[in-house]
Amino acid sequence: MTTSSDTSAPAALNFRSIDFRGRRLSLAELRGAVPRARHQTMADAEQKVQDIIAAVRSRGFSALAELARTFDGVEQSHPRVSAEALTQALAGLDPNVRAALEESISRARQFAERQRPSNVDVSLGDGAVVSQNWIPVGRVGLYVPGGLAPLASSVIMNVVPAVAAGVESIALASPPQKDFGGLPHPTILAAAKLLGIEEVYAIGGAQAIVSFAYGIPGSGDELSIEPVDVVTGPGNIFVATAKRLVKGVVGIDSEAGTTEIAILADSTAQAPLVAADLISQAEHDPKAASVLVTDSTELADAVVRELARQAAATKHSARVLEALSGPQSGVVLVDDLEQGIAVCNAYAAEHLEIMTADAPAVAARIHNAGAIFVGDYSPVSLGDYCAGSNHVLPTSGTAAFSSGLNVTTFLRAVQVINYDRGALEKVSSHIVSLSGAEDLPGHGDAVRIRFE
Ligand SMILES: NC(=O)c1ccc[n+]([C@@H]2O[C@H](COP(=O)([O-])OP(=O)(O)OC[C@H]3O[C@@H](n4cnc5c(N)ncnc54)[C@H](O)[C@@H]3O)[C@@H](O)[C@H]2O)c1
Ligand SMILES: N[C@H](CO)Cc1c[nH]c[nH+]1
Ligand SMILES: [Zn+2]
Repeated sequence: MTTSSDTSAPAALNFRSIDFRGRRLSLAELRGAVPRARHQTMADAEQKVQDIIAAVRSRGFSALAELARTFDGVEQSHPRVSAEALTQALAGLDPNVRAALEESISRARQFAERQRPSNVDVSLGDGAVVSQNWIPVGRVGLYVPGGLAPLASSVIMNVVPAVAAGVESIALASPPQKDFGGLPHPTILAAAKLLGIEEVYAIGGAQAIVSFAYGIPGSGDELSIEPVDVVTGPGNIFVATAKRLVKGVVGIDSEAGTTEIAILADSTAQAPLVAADLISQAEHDPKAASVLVTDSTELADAVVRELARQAAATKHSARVLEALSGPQSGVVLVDDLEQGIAVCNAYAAEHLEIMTADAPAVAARIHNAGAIFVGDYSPVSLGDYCAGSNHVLPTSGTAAFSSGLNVTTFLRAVQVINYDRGALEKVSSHIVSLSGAEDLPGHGDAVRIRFE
């Protein structure tokens, strides 16, 4: 884990420009406005993750120990974190960080508790009732990243909605840290303890997702890991790929992979704020995407100047410059806000900030984004920590069809059918007709027999 300033020499900023002005663009061209390395990089990661799945499924804890040695540089006998380690982590927590975690928890809880959908009972005639009941899954596995940075706030984002949904069994995993005796980062352990989570594992990356999805049998003194119903949480490309590969064995939230920010801004936006927000998310990962969409060349030029100035001075300068200079980042110049909105909807960013005149009106026209941040005083950093919203969000364009983590991620809608004799008799001839039309007469007979 990188905790001090990056030491490698920062590369020069190369924030490229994509000029869409004066062009009529197809949806495919709009979608490809900013290339995502999705297919190539995913294919590479997929092979590695397949190997990890095979190793963990066949050799269980011994494979986990090998992977911890290879990827995390730690020797591990068993990944379960003791109750004592959790208690000690909370006792040693900085009081300011504790106060911040508590504020974040309180806001996340208030929002999550209001998200639970209501059950419905509908009468479709005398004695004919159908209902839809929202029922929590039984057991979940939550992932908290800890490679480049220890994301203690992700403990909150995972745990709070799971608890609000009523999940009874919650397990959490985060990478073992060389500097902390092979345990997950102490702030992550403290956040887990603060939220009452007792089952915590020092497992990182794809192997954590696989351990939760399939479970790991224990033998002798070894504690087993029971399989879960749903795995959630953010992570790097290996975590996101593992979630995609185990989907179907378990439910997942979304492909909450490498961070992305897009900002739709016009000439009224303030370049220093735009640059700071682009850098705030570039800081997560050298592969993070930071994209500015604007109809103002003056703003674009000012933002590039600000990026160079701020990126050179920030702690993780090398990582930030690499992310800003990658093909996944840059400025898209558009004719007007109309085209800008089309680009943003096609791109479907994880985070989309709107910094325009009348930002709420522009935000109302966005239908593809993991989360939308409206105006100068709603930066992504607010949502990352303390807005009350969830920061575990879909990436790689998957925001077009999937949602950020929320209470319904942990619920299933179960429909209940309760008809009495008279109500069934009323529709029995229709059932018989439809079963005949489908050449499934046994279905009709199952109704007819009740009235013979
Ligand atoms: N979309 C979201 O909601 C969201 C939220 C927060 C963070 N993120 C993203 O989460 C990611 C966190 O990544 P991270 O790396 O810092 O931590 P991480 O915990 O996701 O990954 C660290 C683990 O990756 C594994 N790993 C590292 N190199 C590997 C290799 N070559 N092959 C196989 N496995 C390997 C190791 O097991 C290690 O423990 C960032 O990309 C960040 O942008 C996304
Ligand atoms: N921006 C991240 C979501 O992509 C969440 C996060 C956690 N800590 C800081 N930021
Ligand atoms: Zn962040």
